[in-house]
Amino acid sequence: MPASYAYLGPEGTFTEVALRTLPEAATRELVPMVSVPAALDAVRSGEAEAAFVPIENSVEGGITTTLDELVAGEPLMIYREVLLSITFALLVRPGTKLSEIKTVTAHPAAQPQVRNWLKANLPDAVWESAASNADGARLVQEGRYDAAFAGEFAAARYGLKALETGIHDAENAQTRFVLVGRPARPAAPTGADKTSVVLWQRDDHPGGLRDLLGEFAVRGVNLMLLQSRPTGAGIGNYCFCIDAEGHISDRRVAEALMGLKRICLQVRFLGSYPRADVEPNGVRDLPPGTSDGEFMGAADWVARCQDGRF
Ligand SMILES: O=C(O)C(=O)Cc1ccccc1
Repeated sequence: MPASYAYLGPEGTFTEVALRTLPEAATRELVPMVSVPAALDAVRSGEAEAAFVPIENSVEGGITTTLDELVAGEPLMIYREVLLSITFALLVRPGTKLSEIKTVTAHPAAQPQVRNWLKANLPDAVWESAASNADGARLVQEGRYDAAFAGEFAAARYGLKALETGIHDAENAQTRFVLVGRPARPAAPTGADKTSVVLWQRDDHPGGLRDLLGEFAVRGVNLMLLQSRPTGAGIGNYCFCIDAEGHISDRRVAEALMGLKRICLQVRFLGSYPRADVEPNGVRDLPPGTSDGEFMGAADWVARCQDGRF
């Protein structure tokens, strides 16, 4: 039996479409799961080799269920990311007219992407969240709701009709998905990589967040995502999910992580993996003094000073 990738199902999710763009998906059994936690648990239990889940969208930011799963529980690691441009179709049972729609459903992350359209076209429709956009389509097929926002491709799978296509409040809305597995050696650097970490502060003090961010800033490491998530220990207690440009084998990133390890209560490494938004080696120029050569040259100079050989 081929190794399997679990993904946020059922069949016909945007997640499935994004997963199928990965060449390695062609050689794996793709197993739809009912939720992001179920997909990630399949990895933790060893049932699946990896899980493919949505993690961020350009309209609302981080997908909190996924971030919270990666922040807590048995550690997992991100190996790949995929970006997908998203527009929605309004799917109904054949024969349903727009004027007959009283209830609509989709994944909660879809709502901010269709809110204006709903207000303009179905202002009185009641919104109910579904486990995924394809699950919403399935529930419409079952007669539980009148309409679902999902990918147009999901219509045929669930015997539905697209009453409207190309629905998107924001131009160029994109969702980011990640392939998550058990911890192992990260893929080799490509020259255009991203490193994800979760940080817990040691204590609450003025400038605490600035201190954490300073570890990246002074080493010329650019940040691509910063999302605070409650730790669950009471109001005001947050950890920080951060995506930084670069690979853990880049000296500037490794040194930033060492700095954070020294000052944080806890640092969880979530992986270094190729960026989906740029070609390998396609990143902008590094700030002066932050290349591997410059870090190594400086370390060498200190060693020579310690030896009295400067
Ligand atoms: O993959 C899906 O269909 C999902 O339900 C997750 C999602 C939600 C909103 C936009 C893209 C993906």
